[in-house]
Amino acid sequence: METPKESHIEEKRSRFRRICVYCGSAKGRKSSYQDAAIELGKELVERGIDLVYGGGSIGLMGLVSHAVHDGGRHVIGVIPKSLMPREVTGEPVGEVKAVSGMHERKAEMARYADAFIALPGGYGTLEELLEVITWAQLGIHKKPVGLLNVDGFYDSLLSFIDLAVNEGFISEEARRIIISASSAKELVRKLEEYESEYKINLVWDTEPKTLTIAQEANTVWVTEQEPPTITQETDSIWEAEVELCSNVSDANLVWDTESKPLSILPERERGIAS
Ligand SMILES: C/C(=C\CNc1ncnc2c1ncn2[C@@H]1O[C@H](COP(=O)(O)O)[C@@H](O)[C@H]1O)CO
Repeated sequence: METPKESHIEEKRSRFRRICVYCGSAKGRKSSYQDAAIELGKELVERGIDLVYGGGSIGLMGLVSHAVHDGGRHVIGVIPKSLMPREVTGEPVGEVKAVSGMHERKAEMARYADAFIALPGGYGTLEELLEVITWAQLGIHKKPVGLLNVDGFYDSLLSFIDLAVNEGFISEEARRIIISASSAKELVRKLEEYESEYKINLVWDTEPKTLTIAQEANTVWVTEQEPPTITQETDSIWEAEVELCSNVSDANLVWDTESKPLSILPERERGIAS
């Protein structure tokens, strides 16, 4: 028979494998911002969710990444080579992925994640947040986007967005992309329940590209004739050069390996059955 403790654990299991957190490279003036970063890290650990973030150990980025790493979950930091010197971003924890610049970094962070959360931050955080909201609006992804509105930090941004809705620049449907809450627990719970309203299934990348393959499921649909070659392998991720199909019936290859279970993460973005 199930004990109350077991049912509690069951309740906490997440639909997300990894969440991308955007947050300040500074700690902010109020201790509540720092507390919220640690609380979010602990909430991810409690739900068995790994972290992807901008790398480094400075500001709120350091607090959230240490909380997740110390709790025993996997942390991926995606850092442009120019920000890699320790004196710029501090000593990162977990796995570090070096990229060539800020554009590649944002694309990589988004690719690894199943959902996004923004803690308080500055220009960098706002830019990252608004980009994934825009990508959701365009149907590039269907992943939930959450705003951790610590102590009303984002109230004025949300008011401005509501103004843009009233003035006819943002649709009501697009406004609902943003999920906000004042605590990590409530926010993650809301993200778990989120269903994208967007029906657009545009295929944005037609060129073959490197895709992240996670050890989750055991079927991959690709246009290749042969199984893709693994180009890189880390503790948690394989990468391979493949061209995705937007439809299972277009696939030349259904790659089903028992010894190395694989699935391509962007499949959900492209409406490929899983
Ligand atoms: C150049 C200096 C600091 C930059 N350090 C950063 N290290 C890692 N990641 C960063 C850094 N600056 C911006 N980011 C990314 O943007 C977000 C934080 O930016 P914000 O402006 O502080 O909100 C964060 O999510 C990172 O992905 C020395 O001044």
